Amino acid sequence: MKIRIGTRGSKLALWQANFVASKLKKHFPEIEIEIIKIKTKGDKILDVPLAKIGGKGLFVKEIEDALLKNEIDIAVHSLKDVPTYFPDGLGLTAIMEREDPRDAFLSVKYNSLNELPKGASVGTSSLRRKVQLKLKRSDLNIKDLRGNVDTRIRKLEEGQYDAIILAYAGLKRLGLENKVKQILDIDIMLPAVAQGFLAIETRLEDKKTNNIISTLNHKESEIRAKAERAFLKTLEGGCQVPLAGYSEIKDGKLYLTGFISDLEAKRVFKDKISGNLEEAEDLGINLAKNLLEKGAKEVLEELYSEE
Ligand SMILES: NCc1[nH]cc(CCC(=O)O)c1CC(=O)O
Repeated sequence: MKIRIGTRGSKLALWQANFVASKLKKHFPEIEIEIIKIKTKGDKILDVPLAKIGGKGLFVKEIEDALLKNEIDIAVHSLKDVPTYFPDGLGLTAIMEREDPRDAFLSVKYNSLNELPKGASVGTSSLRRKVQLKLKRSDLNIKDLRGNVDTRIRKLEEGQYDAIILAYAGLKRLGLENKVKQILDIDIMLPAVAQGFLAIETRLEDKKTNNIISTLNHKESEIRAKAERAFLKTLEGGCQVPLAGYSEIKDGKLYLTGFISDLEAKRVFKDKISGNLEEAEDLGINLAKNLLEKGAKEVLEELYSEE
């Protein structure tokens, strides 16, 4: 049997595809594996903040098309980039064990966010990171920054920014932890929904492949991803919204925190919910509804009407 893995061509995406390939080779040595690189819209448009390009699934659509056309058998994604709706016939067959979900602070000169001088420039294009930075340090000059991980670090080291914020998970996978000056606390920088999870998408009718791929599923991670993505789905959030959602399992219970704000970080809504693991999806839905009732509804309507 052969499994064709579809992936974006970035260093991080290839690392992730190879990571899945090595797990498969270890558990199923008889399987032949091929890695097929696919360029997505998100890889082609590099100079525009994602929030301005619009649309969902910028890093995913072309890979899903390849699955549907039977050009690949599985797609390895960062779950953070995967929309909550799937084309007919496709779905997630495995959520792998979560990597550290926190964001990382990188700087050449400064050791922490607090150490940055007044008015220092920080690079990020994520609205979620922008508003949470503003809440902590309203004096900072937050500037757009796009490109893959290497490009962003190069721009920092060239002196275009005093600091940048990146997902710690991606840096760890690429062996770039040594570039990190501070890992930001969940309390000040709530992670993106599903940050740190790898997910594997397949054709739902492909039982043979799915039997193999489902062995890579990590149950706790699946439950956490389910809660966070139900939260996201209820809010119909995309990159145009400063939105964060993060779950944890402690002593057999699921704890979920959600965050939504306007672009100015003036109307900020944050709330928590907890319950049993079996209720993961309902917890996500209910937390979203609570935030909407508190006033996030108006903020979302304004953000969507600006598109
Ligand atoms: N937005 C792009 C993206 N999608 C997934 C990761 C890596 C972390 C992960 O797997 O969640 C990154 C880079 C980043 O945000 O710094």
